[in-house]
Amino acid sequence: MTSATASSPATGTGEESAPLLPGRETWRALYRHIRPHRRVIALGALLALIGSASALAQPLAAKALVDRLGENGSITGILLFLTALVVFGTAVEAFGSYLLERTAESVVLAARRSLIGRLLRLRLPEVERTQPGDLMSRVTSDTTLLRSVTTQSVVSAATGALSTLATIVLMGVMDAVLLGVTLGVIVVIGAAIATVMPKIARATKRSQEAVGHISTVLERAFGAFRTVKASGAEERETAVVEAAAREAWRQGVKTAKWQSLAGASVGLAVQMSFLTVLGVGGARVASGAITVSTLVAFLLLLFYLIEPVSKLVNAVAQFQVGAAAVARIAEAERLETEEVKAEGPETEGPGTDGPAATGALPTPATTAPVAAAPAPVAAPVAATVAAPATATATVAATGGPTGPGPGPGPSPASVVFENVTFRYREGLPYVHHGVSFEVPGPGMTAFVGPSGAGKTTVFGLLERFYEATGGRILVDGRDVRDLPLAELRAAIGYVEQDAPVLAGTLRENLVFAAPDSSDEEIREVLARARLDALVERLPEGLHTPVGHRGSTLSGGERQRVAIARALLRRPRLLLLDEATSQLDAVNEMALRDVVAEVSREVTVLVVAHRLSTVTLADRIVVMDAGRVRAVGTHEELVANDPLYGELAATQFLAAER
Ligand SMILES: Nc1ncnc2c1ncn2[C@@H]1O[C@H](COP(=O)(O)OP(=O)(O)OP(=O)(O)O)[C@@H](O)[C@H]1O
Repeated sequence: MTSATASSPATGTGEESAPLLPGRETWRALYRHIRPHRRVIALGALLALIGSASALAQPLAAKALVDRLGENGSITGILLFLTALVVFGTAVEAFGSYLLERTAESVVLAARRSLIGRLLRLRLPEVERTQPGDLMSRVTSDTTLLRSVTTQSVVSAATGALSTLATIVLMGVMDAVLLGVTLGVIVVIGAAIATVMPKIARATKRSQEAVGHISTVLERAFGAFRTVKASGAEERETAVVEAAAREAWRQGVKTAKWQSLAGASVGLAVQMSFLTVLGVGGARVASGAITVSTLVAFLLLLFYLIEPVSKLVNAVAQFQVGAAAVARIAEAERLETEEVKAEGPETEGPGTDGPAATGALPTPATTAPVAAAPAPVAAPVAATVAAPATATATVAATGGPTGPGPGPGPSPASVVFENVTFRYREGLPYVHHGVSFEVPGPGMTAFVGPSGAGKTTVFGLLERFYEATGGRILVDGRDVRDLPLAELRAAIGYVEQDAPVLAGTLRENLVFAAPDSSDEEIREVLARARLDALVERLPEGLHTPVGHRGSTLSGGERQRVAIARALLRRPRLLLLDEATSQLDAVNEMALRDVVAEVSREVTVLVVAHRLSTVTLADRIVVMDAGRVRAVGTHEELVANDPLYGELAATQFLAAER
């Protein structure tokens, strides 16, 4: 988000623009889009040719008709034939053009599907490097630029080249010298056109970047709409969007300028050739080298050349526009994605669900009892504090505990961090400097520590949103890197600190992580999360839309929806990033009871900001500056760890250092 603010309103695009692909790569990238449709495109081209051929036959038929009239013969037959020819020609052309337009839409759809299939699988660090609004504009706007380049201009280029070649051959047959003169002039002006072409690609790319920037700024503004208003930033944000829109206009006008210049140059080339041929041809007629009729025929051919050459030049200009689009699409395609399911077709429609969404909870092949887990490298202070809750450790081994929802649930997960080091990106400081702790399941483990200590990062690493730089993270004794992502995440319920709620109905939000939940399960979870009263109050109950990012819900309600959503997933490991101040006292107490209850059967990790949560925990991990400085119960830590004592004294609130 912040980098968008840094972008310059003057240019409209703050991000540095990646270069266009080299010509051959552009062609290859374009061809990749065309390849699956090459037969249909060839058929479209053939139909276009047949259409033009039948149009050419019309004057011949008309001539026959006039001749027949002169001979006083019957014209009915020819009239019928002429009518049939017109209808046939038009129908063939219309069908050919429909085929091409349809294929063009298919090319756009395929490009969009392939991008969409990647975007939601992008790795988190990649998304953090980019602007979501700009990525969206690549899916919506850039792909549309592929529409004409991949079909119409390919056909134009092919038919234009064919006709040009045929005309040139004919010209050569008539007089090689005049052809040489013509080609000389055309080459000079063609070279001028060639220098203009890359400018079209550059201007188009800048224009598309500006369009991307419009989406970025709007996305940013709508994402924090209240803040924008409260900060009185409407005008400033509008100015930034307007600047980007103006930049898109400026670049669009530039493209138009270069395109019309190229188009006009075709006419100029022919006119100049005409004059030159007239001069040279006149001299050749005078010297007797060629006849007058040859010169006239040559000049006619020269004018005939305008159309196919224009087609060619337009096709090349379109290719430049396509080059800008494929460069931006290729940039998005280069972003790293998470591993895709082995059996997965790229995208099989909007409803494709990962195994995580099937509602079936994966049970680990072996539920490693904590005792069997490798001994962690203890942090210096942690070693001095007795690890509590060893009694609960055996629960994991007994098997058969029930999940938070109805029916039997799978066993709780165990978590081990072994000397984990981590930084968000190369060049950034380390956030974890060898974090080690061991959490047997079930039970509640609270993470406390000053702001920025690296607590939330523990959750990000467990979900494998990021890969640890060093050390090992084990879930159920297995390295998370060896677990299929979908399996790992299916076992985890995650409640983020800002409890995101998505646009849609309340029900859609609740079942987001477990789409197959039954009404009974939903009802039960609603009651546990103290949301039943809210549902009764809402006009359409569970089917009430909650607005963009759940803006029609209160902060506390959003928090409870997020918790209910995580519980419906029936996780074996619940990650709860406690909000600092969202819930009122009554709801807070109620939810604390729910979490405590859940933690009897499930491994619960809480980034805790409230003393009341911490006192319920079976064990507390105290983090400071990317290290675990102590592990213990509340009483043990109050007695042994000064930082904890200090935090506890301030109720953990405002724990800034
Ligand atoms: N996506 C990210 N990219 C780069 N740096 C990050 C990112 N997320 C967090 N950080 C940095 O990593 C450090 C640890 O962040 P983390 O969110 O784990 O802290 P925390 O202990 O949970 O803090 P808090 O109690 O305030 O939520 C912070 O200095 C933060 O600025």
